[in-house]
Amino acid sequence: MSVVIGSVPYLNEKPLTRWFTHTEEGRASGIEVVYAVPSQLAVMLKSGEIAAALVSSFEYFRTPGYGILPGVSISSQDEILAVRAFSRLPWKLTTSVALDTSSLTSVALLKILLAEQHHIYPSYLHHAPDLPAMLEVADAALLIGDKGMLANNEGLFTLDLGEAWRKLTGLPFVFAIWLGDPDRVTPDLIRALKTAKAWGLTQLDLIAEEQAEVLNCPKSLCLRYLTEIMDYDLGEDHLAALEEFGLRARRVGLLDQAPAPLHVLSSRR
Ligand SMILES: C=C(O[C@@H]1C=C(C(=O)O)C=C[C@H]1O)C(=O)O
Repeated sequence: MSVVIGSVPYLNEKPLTRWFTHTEEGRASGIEVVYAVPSQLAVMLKSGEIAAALVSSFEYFRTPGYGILPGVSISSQDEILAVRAFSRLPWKLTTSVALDTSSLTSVALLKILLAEQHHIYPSYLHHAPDLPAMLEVADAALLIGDKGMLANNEGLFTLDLGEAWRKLTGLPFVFAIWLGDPDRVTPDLIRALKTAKAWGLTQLDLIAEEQAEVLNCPKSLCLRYLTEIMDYDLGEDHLAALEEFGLRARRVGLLDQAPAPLHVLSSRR
């Protein structure tokens, strides 16, 4: 029987799941990947429709009981390029922000950054990711994924959330991790995801070429994003960053309880 897992429909995840469709071993793994925006993946994971998902890291703190699959993430060491907030006004004068309905993590991260770095508490509303439409109903807008990377920010004050987090904390930022019900995540699945990542990282040039065509953007931009911006690891500093994210989310009132300790699953069960 095949295992169904979910991932995001963005350029950044391509190196992590391409193995399942583009290699014989991957196709024979019995693992099928379905795609949905992060907020939708969180719903699918919670309902049990999928066994694991490469989903917003914030979901780990929001919904108790998940395990973190080791070794893989979507992170940045500094600038993230795709997760950006755009304001028509200087940040200190910004009073309303439209948030991309696809996102959970970056929504929380932006609220932390505006409170703790810019000391502003604007009103927030949720909106489909469409920059001009968002800026018609709010002073500022948050976008993630390919739309965030490709948005035209001419004349707008732009905040790169990865860069801002690095400035605030000195840490990398973990946007997405593989989460799953510990009872349904098998060592085989963990191993397959690590294999997929290792293989995917050998395909970056090809992925950049293909996706530049799909996204109608320069290949050099896709390649820079995949090779210089994206950090796919989940090491000690990433886990420390996740803990810090949970603590700050709690501090600014985004969590009802203290963040759960990180439960990283082992591939050796
Ligand atoms: C860096 C990114 O990470 C994403 C951001 C997420 C979020 O904000 O909830 C979730 C998954 C990742 O795809 C991005 O897609 O731009």
